[in-house]
This record gives sequence, C-alpha cells and structure tokens, in this order.
Amino acid sequence: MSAFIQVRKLTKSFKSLQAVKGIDFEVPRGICFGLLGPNGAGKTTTIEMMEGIVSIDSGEILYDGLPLNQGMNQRIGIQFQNTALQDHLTGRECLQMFASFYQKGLPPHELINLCQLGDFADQDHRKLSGGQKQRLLLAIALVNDPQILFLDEPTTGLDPHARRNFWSLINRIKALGKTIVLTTHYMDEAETLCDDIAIMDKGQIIARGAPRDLLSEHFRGVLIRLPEQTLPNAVMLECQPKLERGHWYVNTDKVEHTLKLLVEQQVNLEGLHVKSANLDDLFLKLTGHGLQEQTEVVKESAHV
Ligand SMILES: Nc1ncnc2c1ncn2[C@@H]1O[C@H](COP(=O)(O)OP(=O)(O)OP(=O)(O)O)[C@@H](O)[C@H]1O
Repeated sequence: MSAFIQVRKLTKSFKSLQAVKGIDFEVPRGICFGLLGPNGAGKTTTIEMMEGIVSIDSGEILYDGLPLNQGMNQRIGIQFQNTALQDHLTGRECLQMFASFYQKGLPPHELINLCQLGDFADQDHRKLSGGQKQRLLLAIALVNDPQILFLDEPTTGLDPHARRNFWSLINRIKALGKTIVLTTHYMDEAETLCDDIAIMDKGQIIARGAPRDLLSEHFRGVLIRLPEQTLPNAVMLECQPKLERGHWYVNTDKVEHTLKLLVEQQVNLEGLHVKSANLDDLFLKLTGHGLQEQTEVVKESAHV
C-alpha cells in the first residue's frame, strides 16, 4: 500500500513548551490510523497540523506527495472534540447548513442513514444525548464525502454502549474505503479500530506499528499480576518480575511452570490475575506510567 500521508520531522512549540518534538510517520490509504497517548502527549496538536488548522514550526506533511493545499482541503473531513452548532437547528438542518459550504458531497438523507440518525434527525440538536451528538458531528464531518476523516477523541465521555455503537459506525465508514486518522487515549478503542498506531508521550512517538505486532514484539505469552510483596530470590531470578504501581508483573510463555514455581516458593497468590497483554500494558512497559493514571492526574489537577 502506498503512503497516502507522510509526516516528516514535525515540530511545534507553544512559547517554551515543545508540544511536538520532530515526529515521523506514514499513513497508507484506506486504513484506520490511531494516534494514542495520555493528555498533553501532543496528539491534538499533531492532528491539527495535519488538518492545516495549526501552523507547523518545522518539518512537513505531504498528501499524495504534495503539501496540503486548497484542493486537498475539500477532501478532508474533521470531527473536532467540540463543535458549536447554531441554536434551534435540528440535526438535519445542521447537515444542510454544513453541506452548503461545499461544492459537492453526500446528501443529508444518506448521511442520516449512514450515521443512524433517523430517529432524532428532526429534533433540536441541543436535546440529543452525548452519543447521538457525536453521531451527528460524525455526519457533519462527512458532508463533503471526504477521502480522509480526522476524529479527535470522538468517544471521550461516552458510556460503554454509546462507544461501541460509535465503533461500529467507524467500521462502516472504513468499509467505504476512507482513510481515518483517530486520536484517543482509550487503548481498547485503538485495539478494536486501528490497523496501525503511533503511541505518543511528551511530544514524541515511542512505539509505532500494528497493535498485534507491537504486542507480540514486546510481550510473550501472558502477564501474571500479583499484589506487591517480598518475593523469594528464586522467583526474582527466574521470573524477572517488574514492579509497577503496587503490583508485580511477570511476563511468561510457560504459565503452568511459572504458577508451579510461585506455589513451590510459597508466594502469596491472593489477588493473582492472569491476562493477555494489551496496549495499556505496553504503554506502562515503555514509559513506567499508565495511560489512564496520567489522564486521571491531569484531570484531578485541572479541578484544583
Ligand atoms: N494553543 C496552545 N497554547 C499553548 N499550549 C498549548 C496549546 N495547544 C496545546 N498546548 C499544550 O501542548 C501540549 C500538547 O497538547 P495537545 O492538546 O496536543 O495534547 P493531547 O495529546 O491532544 O492531549 P488531550 O488528550 O488532553 O487532548 C500540552 O501541554 C498543551 O497544554
């Protein structure tokens, strides 16, 4: 597959803060590409540079080998984290209004069907639930029938049912052959939707590849998690456990053998948990801190 979007040595600073520190990646045509990372990692700044909304300090972004231009702008659709819609308009009227900004696109009734807005398209948009509003914003992002769809944290704040519903819509849109660039700090979302991901932390890309490949590159077998305790030397030597956030983690592809050793060495197994590694575990392994953990810290400090 040819690279549709190429990002080269991209940087952006806000005064003394370097938000994006010279990142490189490519997005093949027709895939769902995920930019992942905790709050403040630089995802939105990166995606907004790709959209042409935020200026680039240095580096370049190419679409089909060319810089973003007016023609390409018509081929891009954007779902922002927040979009202010005009009061009193129904969903259908919002779609008609946004469609009038473009020379061509999808008719509102098709978008209503595609994004499953039928039951509430004629209601005032202010009365919509969180999940319904996100579906309307998705439909608005699709009014010009774009080749590339940018989704910036589209499911933040939605309940699990609404998130799953939204994921199935994204898969429908992907099946239409569109290239999707998505930012999220939900690792399960990335594992479900993305063919390819870049994990960002502090303005840099710390891992890049298909989610399954990244997991098999960094983990073998399963992860055994145990509450923090003093472990016998035999366990320390053979299992090489890692202590993170009050738990020991043992990565093993010989689970029966490892469990037998823990029993023989009289390790306290209360609270033991065996699971497959996921992208949260990968982030923890690469950075030493959890994704949600950092998100919570930022949220808490924002409330102080
Ligand atoms: N317009 C701006 N002016 C000053 N600082 C900014 C601006 N936009 C972003 N930043 C800072 O740049 C850093 C990266 O922010 P960015 O929004 O790109 O991160 P993010 O990964 O998208 O986070 P979130 O998940 O919270 O949206 C943060 O420290 C943020 O405070």
